[in-house]
Amino acid sequence: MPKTLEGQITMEKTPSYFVTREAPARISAMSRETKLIVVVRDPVTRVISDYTQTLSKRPDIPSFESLTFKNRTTGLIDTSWSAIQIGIYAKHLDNWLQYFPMDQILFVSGERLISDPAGELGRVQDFLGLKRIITDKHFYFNQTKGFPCLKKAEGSSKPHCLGKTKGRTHPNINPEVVQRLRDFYRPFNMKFYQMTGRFFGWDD
Ligand SMILES: Nc1ncnc2c1ncn2[C@@H]1O[C@H](COP(=O)(O)OS(=O)(=O)O)[C@@H](OP(=O)(O)O)[C@H]1O
Repeated sequence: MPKTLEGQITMEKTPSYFVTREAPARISAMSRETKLIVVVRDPVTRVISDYTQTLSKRPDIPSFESLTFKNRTTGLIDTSWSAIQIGIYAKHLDNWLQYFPMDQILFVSGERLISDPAGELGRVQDFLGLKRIITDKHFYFNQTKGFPCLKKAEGSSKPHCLGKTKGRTHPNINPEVVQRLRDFYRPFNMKFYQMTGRFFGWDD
């Protein structure tokens, strides 16, 4: 971790921490005051996004369907596939709650981060005890990218969108497979809404 001066906050981003069993104990041993921020999105879209990313690196991987099911006929989901595991947010959160109180953890909605980036970042700034410096006027919607982008990148006067690896087109997945995944995740999502006190709206 880099040294932090008075008035500065050190931030570190590692997506895999949230799903790593040993991470809460290790972070808590370093500092029990650490604030934790996790961006979560609909676990069904997440697993498709995860697959899309792997496919872009290794085009020869098996089909989405064959990775999803342990048994296609019975519809049994292969929970040993890490892409499926990661979306069981309630289970991972349980592990963090052994070491950190809920008020030290902020869950950011991945969907709202796209539809209302300033609103979601407002919550982040409040959580970190910062003045709301980042507001609506920092963003514009880029039609070509299909996502919000920054009007000015830090230290530059030019607009800035996230790179090509963020916001890839997902492959079409058989709607029956999507439905089966929805059914699989629903109870875990309900538990997660209850635990966080926030309704993320993934099960409409
Ligand atoms: N503003 C903006 N621009 C582009 N993309 C955006 C934005 N906000 C959120 N997203 C979503 O971020 C998803 C990629 O982030 P990841 O969590 O996969 O990143 S990381 O690789 O784990 O760091 C990426 O997922 P995919 O759409 O599946 O590529 C985006 O949907």
